[in-house]
Amino acid sequence: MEHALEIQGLTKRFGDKVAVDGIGLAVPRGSFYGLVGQNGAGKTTTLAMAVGLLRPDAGSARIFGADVWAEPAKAKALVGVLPDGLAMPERLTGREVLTYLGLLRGLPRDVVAARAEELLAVLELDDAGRTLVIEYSTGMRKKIGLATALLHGPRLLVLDEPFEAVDPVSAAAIKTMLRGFVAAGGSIVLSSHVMALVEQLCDHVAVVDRGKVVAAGPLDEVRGVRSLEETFVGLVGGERTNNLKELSWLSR
Ligand SMILES: Nc1ncnc2c1ncn2[C@@H]1O[C@H](COP(=O)(O)OP(=O)(O)OP(=O)(O)O)[C@@H](O)[C@H]1O
Repeated sequence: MEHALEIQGLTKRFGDKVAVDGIGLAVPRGSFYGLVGQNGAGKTTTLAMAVGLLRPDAGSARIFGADVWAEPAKAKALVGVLPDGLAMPERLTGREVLTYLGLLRGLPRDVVAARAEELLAVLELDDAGRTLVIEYSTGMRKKIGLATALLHGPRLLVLDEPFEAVDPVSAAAIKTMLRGFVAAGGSIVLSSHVMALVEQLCDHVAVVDRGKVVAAGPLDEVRGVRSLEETFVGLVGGERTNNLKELSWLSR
């Protein structure tokens, strides 16, 4: 049976810098998959290549068997994406953004209107539906981005740092929604720096370090008897933990 997302040998260089170095991942259908790694490890670049937003130097990505580069229309119909630094039409309201993108996706106008209403309510963006995106806070931008990812009813969600800058009440609503999505048969890949969040939500995890996957699989197998945070620090190195000594001028 094909995977929700399968990537093989993905590689990306920026000048001399190898940002992603032959990453492979297999995301089982129905799984909630967490991608963790330090700043600059290559998570955003990997996810952008996996969904067809950034062309890899080498490697391939398939969404439910559809090659992201050879069959983009087929692959992209199956996936909802919350990219890093999503560019939005700033002079539209939240509801107008959803309407515009829903119609671009080919959804009937009444379906778009009904779904937009539901998404704005679930994400507690009711007022924001009438507010221009340019006036949104960072967290509100994340939430409207999530709504655009969900609008066409994808089978796979790929979310880059979906909880960054989101308040705890909204985060709880989003978690419930994402859990419901997986319970209903959907698959999710998300990246995060927050180990506790990944442990709470995900059943699979991959640890990325310097452009490579250093551990991947079911959460319980990757972390063993330790917490994910301990496992993570053990895998990617935590040697500079006592650097206050180096910043002696900060001592009182
Ligand atoms: N457009 C770009 N041009 C040059 N270098 C880039 C570009 N995008 C990413 N990089 C570099 O590639 C590496 C991986 O970056 P990436 O954003 O994928 O990491 P990340 O794991 O998502 O980091 P973070 O957790 O901080 O978001 C970094 O060294 C980054 O500086």
